[in-house]
Amino acid sequence: MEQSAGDGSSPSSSAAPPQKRLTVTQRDQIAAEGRVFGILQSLEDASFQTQESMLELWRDKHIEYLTRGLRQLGPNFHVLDANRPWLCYWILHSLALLGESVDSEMENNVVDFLSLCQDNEGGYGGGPGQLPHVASTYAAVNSLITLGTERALSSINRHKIHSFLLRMKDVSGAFRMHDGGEIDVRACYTAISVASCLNILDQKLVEDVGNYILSCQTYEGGIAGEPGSEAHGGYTFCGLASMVLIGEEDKLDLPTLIDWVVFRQGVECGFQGRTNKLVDGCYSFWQGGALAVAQRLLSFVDEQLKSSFLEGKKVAKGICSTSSSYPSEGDSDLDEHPGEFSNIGSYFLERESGCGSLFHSAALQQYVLLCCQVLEGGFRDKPGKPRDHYHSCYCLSGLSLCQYSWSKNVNGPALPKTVLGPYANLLEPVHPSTMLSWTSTTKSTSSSPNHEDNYS
Ligand SMILES: CC(C)=CCC/C(C)=C/CC/C(C)=C/COP(=O)(O)OP(=O)(O)O
Ligand SMILES: [Zn+2]
Repeated sequence: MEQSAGDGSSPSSSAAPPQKRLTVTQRDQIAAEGRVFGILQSLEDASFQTQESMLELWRDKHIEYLTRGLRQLGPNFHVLDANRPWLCYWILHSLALLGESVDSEMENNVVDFLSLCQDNEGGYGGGPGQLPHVASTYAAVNSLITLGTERALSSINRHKIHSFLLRMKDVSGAFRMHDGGEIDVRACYTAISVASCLNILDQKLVEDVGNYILSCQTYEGGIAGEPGSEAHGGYTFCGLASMVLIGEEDKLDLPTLIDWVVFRQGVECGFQGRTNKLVDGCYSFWQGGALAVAQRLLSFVDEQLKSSFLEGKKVAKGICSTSSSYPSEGDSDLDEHPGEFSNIGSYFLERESGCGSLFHSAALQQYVLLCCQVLEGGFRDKPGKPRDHYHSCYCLSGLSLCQYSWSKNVNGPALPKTVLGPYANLLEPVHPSTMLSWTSTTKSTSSSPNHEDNYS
């Protein structure tokens, strides 16, 4: 509880006056009583200063908690044995959002450890010697890109990852998680995003994956893990981001998807993962991220609304009886740039946001700071649950999205009034590699998988 607002690690921290803080019990009590929404309204009133102190981001405590987690990684670290590349990713990404880098010893340990997880035939397993897995590969590759050093990047065998991903490709066009493993939208996203990041995305990998994802969009508007299942925020982000990366986002029913996600933000201010379930801090990113992507797709949304309106009129007049409102395939970015999969992610990132935040970003920041933040460091799903690195990563990612949600460009600055609490709460923007798993670092230094380069 000794952390001061003026810790010098963040913008304008020196200006923060000493303020009264709530105890953990007081904060949990407020959250449990569902008074967060009331607090939000009271931001307008005279007691704003006191409220603001409750909304402080405990930066140093989070860094301490995260760094300790990373230090524990290594060949003898057996907790969550098949999850270690994920632990690397959650921690490194969280630290990057907090503007914190790791020292070279730690960096070398992570690179060495992930190299031990890399399979001889391509891809990364959940630990040394384990079966290569598409999700572990995503976590390992994103960790190494987050480190961003020559040593980290050159440890990735792009050619072999390409063969591994092709091996994971199913006849349906979707991907499976590992040899003989499950096929779902998560596998499709992790495969497509890794391929996009490493600039190895090609027609063979893309073939029919969009149709599989499309078959997972449900009557509610969100996307399910597999055809016939229930729409879920995690899969909705994965499905939408994948579609953007292959240039087929306009095939989804975007107005219904946005409607579904927007209504997942509850009176508690956080997002739920699916209809009638409890809110949870991690959906700040999965649902908030889907809306942050959708913010840049408003031209397609307009088109789809116009054509469904016109179609509605035709149906009303008995002219047309089909219900499809999708534009024809000929409209997609892919047809305009045949074979240029490598540029699709960057085209998307150049798109300006067509509006402000599509969700209540101040409310979401309140939920994350007040209900998910653990004062000893780290974040949790909700009050009463323990902190963990997964929730720390996605709560911080969601918080950052909120802070930049009114910026027009991906690299645009955060407006001070959109940062809830002290301005020292400002995080680094969520890197495009997490938003869409595309990064300018790898793009600019790597070439196609058929060419010899630093990435083997
Ligand atoms: C890149 C990558 C690996 C993405 C993963 C995306 C993700 C979070 C998928 C959600 C999986 C799921 C059905 C959780 C439901 O858990 P639950 O029933 O415990 O939670 P709920 O009650 O909130 O639905
Ligand atoms: Zn969660």
